[in-house]
Amino acid sequence: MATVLDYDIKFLPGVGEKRAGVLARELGIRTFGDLLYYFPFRYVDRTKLFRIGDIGPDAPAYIQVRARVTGMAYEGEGRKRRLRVFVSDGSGTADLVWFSGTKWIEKRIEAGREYIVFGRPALFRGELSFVHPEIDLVEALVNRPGGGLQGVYSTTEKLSGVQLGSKGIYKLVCNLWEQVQGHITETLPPSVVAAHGLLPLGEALRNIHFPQSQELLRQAEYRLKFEELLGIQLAILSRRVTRTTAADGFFFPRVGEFFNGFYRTKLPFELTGAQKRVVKEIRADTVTGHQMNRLLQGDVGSGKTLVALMAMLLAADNGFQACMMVPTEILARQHFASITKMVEGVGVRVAVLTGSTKKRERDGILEELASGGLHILIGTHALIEERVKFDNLGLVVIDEQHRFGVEQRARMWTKNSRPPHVLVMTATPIPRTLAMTLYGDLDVSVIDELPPGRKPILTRHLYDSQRMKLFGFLRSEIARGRQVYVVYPLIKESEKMDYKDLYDGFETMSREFPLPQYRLSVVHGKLPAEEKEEGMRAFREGTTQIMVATSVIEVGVDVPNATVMVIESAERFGLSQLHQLRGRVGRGGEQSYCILMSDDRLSREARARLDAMVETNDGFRLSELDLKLRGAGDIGGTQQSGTAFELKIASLAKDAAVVEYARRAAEEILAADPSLTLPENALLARLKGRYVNRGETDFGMIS
Ligand SMILES: Nc1ncnc2c1ncn2[C@@H]1O[C@H](COP(=O)(O)OP(=O)(O)OP(=O)(O)O)[C@@H](O)[C@H]1O
Repeated sequence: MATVLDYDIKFLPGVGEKRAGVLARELGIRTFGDLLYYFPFRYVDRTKLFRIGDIGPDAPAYIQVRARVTGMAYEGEGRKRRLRVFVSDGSGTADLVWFSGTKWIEKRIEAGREYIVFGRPALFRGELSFVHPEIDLVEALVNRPGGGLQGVYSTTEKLSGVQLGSKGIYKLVCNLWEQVQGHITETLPPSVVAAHGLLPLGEALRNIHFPQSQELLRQAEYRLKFEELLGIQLAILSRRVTRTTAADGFFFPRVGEFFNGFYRTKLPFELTGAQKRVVKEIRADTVTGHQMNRLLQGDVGSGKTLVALMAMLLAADNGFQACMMVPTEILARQHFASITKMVEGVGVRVAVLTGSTKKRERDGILEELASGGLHILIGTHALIEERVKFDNLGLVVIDEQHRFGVEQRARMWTKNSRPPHVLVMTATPIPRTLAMTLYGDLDVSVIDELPPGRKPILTRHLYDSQRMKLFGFLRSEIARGRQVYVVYPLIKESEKMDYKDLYDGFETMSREFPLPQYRLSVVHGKLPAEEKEEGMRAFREGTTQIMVATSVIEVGVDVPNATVMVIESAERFGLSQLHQLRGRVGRGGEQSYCILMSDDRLSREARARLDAMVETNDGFRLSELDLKLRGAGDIGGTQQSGTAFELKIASLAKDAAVVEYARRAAEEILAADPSLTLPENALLARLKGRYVNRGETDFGMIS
């Protein structure tokens, strides 16, 4: 049944065709309901007035003053032309400055009247000014719906001459509220609202846009976050129920010649206790008759890939094919090279498929795959292309899953009528609440032990001025037969600047480490695949001693003889990336080093990151610190983007407690009514439904 919330946004007073287009394209707002659920991202306290004379350098970013206009003047020429309005509140004076829209302001402002001025104060040579502040006549503010806290909304870009600022959106929300306030129906059952002490929906929506007080705002946020997270948890947990009750998992009961051939004759070392435990867990999962959905978490270099290989051999022993999907081409080829070597003589057929595999070779691989002759296929997202058809895919291993989009992963499963077992590997430790949501109903295995004989990597932070010292150290390591990585940041693949750094660096390195004594490989994202592969191969085989690269080598490269990782402009990398890069060394028995190079002018945050790297090798501690330093928003941005769930208000990093409550509530609800068929749970079934479709594709449960 259509309600007022379904009305097209263009019919809202103050919107119209043009603005409706901008709202839809920029903010995804198409209906009244969309706007109602477009929440402010922060609030400013508009009850608090500052006195101009008291405003110093420590003032908050946005403030408001109540002041009388004493005069105005145009200044400057051309693009610098601006309107200055002079105001005073008795304690001091300030300038309000406009560079555009000046005619409109000039008409609105009357000398001698009192205004509330709201904006970002700037102090320049003791003079206070506000550039493009919001201004309202004092009388006009009396009728605001809120209790003084005003929402700040994300704004639109300028599109076809139309731009909506926070204030513009706020006004639209005011108009909207007039229209919808009597029409909001509760979306949670009364029992849930009561049991969790939640604000009714109408009250929550009113207070999220127009908070009557700090306390009501807090309650409104809680109610809306709880509902969102409850919906997600219901979807995830129902999926788990379906998965663990559906009897469509493949059976891998046999441990045969592939697994044993490798384990008994090819494995050059003992598995660590943790590796053995995980192999057992996987074996147990694959004989239950249910689909396995397991997350394998372990620090860099802890031996995850090896465990994955053993799982793939197990699949092959039972007549199934397995594939391993990795984020980069280099990594695919690297895994292919090392796996081929490890299983040499075992009789298992392995191939690699990436975007740049030549047609002839690709056709051959596809044919062998479809006929069932190929056991293991390693590749990038090229694996999910339509034409890649398996004969009987039994196991999918996904490396570093957050780099793949949900859609991409989902397409892997549609290759089968029955869902294959899934093993997801990640070296990035994930805080519990994040894991509970991002990885949904995965069971978690942890490799919490490094292979024996590893020496902790020594990390040093050097400034650019100490470069000669660095070169001396590299020469001595190379003289001892070791190899060295020098990595440059690549923030955006397309940025010319980044490549300039790399090429300048390569030139310097070639000068300092000349032929014939030294040989260098250079690898970056823009190189053709063969050249990349050639550079990697030469380094892997020890023909070159120095690898100059961008962060394309970040994940999974494995050259145990490399003992030094030099990270240039280290301040430009995030903590987890630095830790990943550092993990490229220390993979053999030799003492390894990580050298962080930076400028000596560092922001406080950058310094904290580099200090943390010097202090600890513990990935878990670093990831916790990363969460703190980057703040929740960023984690939300990067990690959530790869998930099925777009959160409107809750933050997985900040709202850990709410995630836990919602999880528990969902567990209780489903324990009593697993398929939400009871009449009193009809609203919950609908809430779950909002998340379930996207959620299902996430882990392939076909219900
Ligand atoms: N039990 C073990 N004993 C000794 N060496 C091992 C053991 N397990 C793995 N290794 C070796 O340690 C190195 C790292 O192993 P692997 O590549 O499997 O780790 P990973 O966890 O996948 O690493 P990353 O996340 O950094 O890619 C490899 O050279 C591998 O051969």
